[in-house]
Amino acid sequence: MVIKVGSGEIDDLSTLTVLDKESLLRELRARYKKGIIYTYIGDVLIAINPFKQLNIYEKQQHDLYKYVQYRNQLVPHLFWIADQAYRKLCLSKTSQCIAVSGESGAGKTESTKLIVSHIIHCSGDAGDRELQNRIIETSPLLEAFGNAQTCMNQNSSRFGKYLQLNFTDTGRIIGAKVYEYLLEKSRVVQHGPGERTFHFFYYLFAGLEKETLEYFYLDDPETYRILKDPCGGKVFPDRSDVAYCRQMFNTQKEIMQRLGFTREDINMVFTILSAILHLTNIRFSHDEETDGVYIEDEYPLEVGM
Ligand SMILES: Nc1ncnc2c1ncn2[C@@H]1O[C@H](COP(=O)(O)OP(=O)(O)OP(=O)(O)O)[C@@H](O)[C@H]1O
Repeated sequence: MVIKVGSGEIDDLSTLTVLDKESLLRELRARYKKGIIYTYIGDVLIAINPFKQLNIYEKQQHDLYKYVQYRNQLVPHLFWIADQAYRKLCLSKTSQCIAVSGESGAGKTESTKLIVSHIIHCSGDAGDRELQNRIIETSPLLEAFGNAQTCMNQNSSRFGKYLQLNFTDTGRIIGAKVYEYLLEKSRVVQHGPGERTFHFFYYLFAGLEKETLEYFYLDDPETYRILKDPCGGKVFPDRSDVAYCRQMFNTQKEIMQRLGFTREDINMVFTILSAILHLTNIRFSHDEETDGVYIEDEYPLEVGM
C-alpha cells in the first residue's frame, strides 16, 4: 500500500521516495493539522511546537513508550528517543547523547525537560526519588536566572545548556551536572523594546516585602533602568504580572531550599542581584578632552537614555 505525501500518515519521512523540501513540509503540515507534532526522519525526531497543552505526556504515555518493543507500534514521540537512549545506555554500558536544536521558541527547553522526565521515569523504580526530584527542579531554577522574555519567546533561554546525567551499571541515576555556556550577559544592562532582562530581577521585587527590599538596599523598581521597557517607559513587574512573579519568587525560593541552599546562601544571592541592579544604573560618558570614559554622578531617570 502506498501512502500519499500530504496525508499526514507518514511516521518516518525517510521512507519517502522523493525527499525534497516541499514533500517534507507538506507532510509535516498535514500531520500538525491532525494534532500530530512528532515525526521521525530516520533516527532524528522532528517536533513542531503546538503552543498548547497536549495530553501526550501523561504517565500512561511514559509507560507505553517504556515497554513497547518496536517504534512503529506507536505514533512518533519524544519519549521514544529518550527511551532508546536509556535502553542503549543500559545494554551497551556506553554514554549516550541527545542533541536538541531549533530556532528560538521552537520548544527545545520544554523538550529537554520531557526527555529528562522520561529517562527518570524509566530509571524510576530503582532510583532515589529525592535525587530525581532535585534533578527535575534544577531546570525551572536555572530558567529563573538565565531566561528572559524576548520578541520570539516569553521564556527564552539566554544560555546554552549541557545536562549530564550519571547512572550506575544497573541504570540507576546517581547524579546530574549542568554545564552552562554563552550566557547572554549583555542582557543585564541592555535589552530591546518589548523584551526584558532576566526573570529573577522581576521576581525579586514582586516577592520581597518593602522592608526586606530595604534590607538588601533596594528601592522601588522604577529606580532601576533595566526594569523599564526602553521605549515605553513601563516598569516591570507591573500590575499585570506581579501576582505571577510573586508566585514564581516563592516557588524558586522553595526550590533553592530543597536543593540545599542555606538561608545565608539565599541572602547572598539576593545581595548579589541587588549589587548588579545598582551597577546597571551607572552611566558612562565619553570625555572629549581626554578621550576617556567617566562615570556620570547621577543617572538621569528618563527612559531610553
Ligand atoms: N511540547 C510542547 N507542548 C506545549 N507547549 C510547548 C511545547 N514545547 C514548547 N511549548 C511552548 O512554547 C514555548 C517556547 O518553548 P521553549 O522555551 O522550549 O523554546 P526554546 O526552543 O527553548 O526557545 P529559546 O531558544 O528561546 O530558549 C514554551 O514556553 C511553551 O509555552
